[in-house]
Amino acid sequence: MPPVDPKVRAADRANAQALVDVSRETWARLGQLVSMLDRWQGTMNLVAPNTLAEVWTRHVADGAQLVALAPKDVKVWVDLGSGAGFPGLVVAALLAGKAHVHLVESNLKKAAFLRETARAMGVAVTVHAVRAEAVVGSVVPQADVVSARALASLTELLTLAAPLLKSGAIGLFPKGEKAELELTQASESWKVKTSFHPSRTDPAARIVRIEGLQELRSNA
Ligand SMILES: C[S@@+](CC[C@H](N)C(=O)[O-])C[C@H]1O[C@@H](n2cnc3c(N)ncnc32)[C@H](O)[C@@H]1O
Repeated sequence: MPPVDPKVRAADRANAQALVDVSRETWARLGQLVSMLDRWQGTMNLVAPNTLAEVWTRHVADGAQLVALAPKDVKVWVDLGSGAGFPGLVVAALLAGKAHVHLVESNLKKAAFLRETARAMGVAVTVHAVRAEAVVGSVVPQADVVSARALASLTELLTLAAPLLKSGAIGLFPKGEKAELELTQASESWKVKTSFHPSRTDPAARIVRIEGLQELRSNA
């Protein structure tokens, strides 16, 4: 894959800057994330190669918009299936010094990328290189927010995140065009208070915000 045209990258960065209002220090941290991604993407398929030219809007700004939907006093944030750090590392950059972010990623190479990149960005995170099922509700017993992008259907996400959601965490799940359908399916098993928020980076996408999860029937 040839390197991204610097002009294309600069235009995309400017578009993201218009969407993400953060300090210069936070922007520099996000820049470290993009540099690391460029470096590691050569040897690992961290994000879909055709999204690399728009990494600032498709991945960085897309993750950053979640922070506005979180409680103001968020202290613990858990991101499931973090992949290359979206949205988890972006959130960690925006909330540095305010909240602790747990990144749960079962792929060991991606987990190594997350650790190295967090160090380069200067953000304190905990990377769990295991399946989410092994930490949610046990190693990480409580959280204020749980997020996951492109990990699973809403029904599966609610099941996975249930121990955290039932004890008061807010769920923030970026979803595509099928968000309503996924919610209808999830509502067969779960009673939830849900709100849909338009994505600022993709007109076809929505962020599903979940609170107050209750089980309707046995999900065992
Ligand atoms: C499609 S990628 C999405 C990555 C990232 N959230 C994003 O949107 O760019 C899904 C990621 O979840 C990880 N994964 C899949 N199942 C998992 C599980 N049960 N627990 C933790 N990570 C998981 C995969 O290794 C992969 O990196």
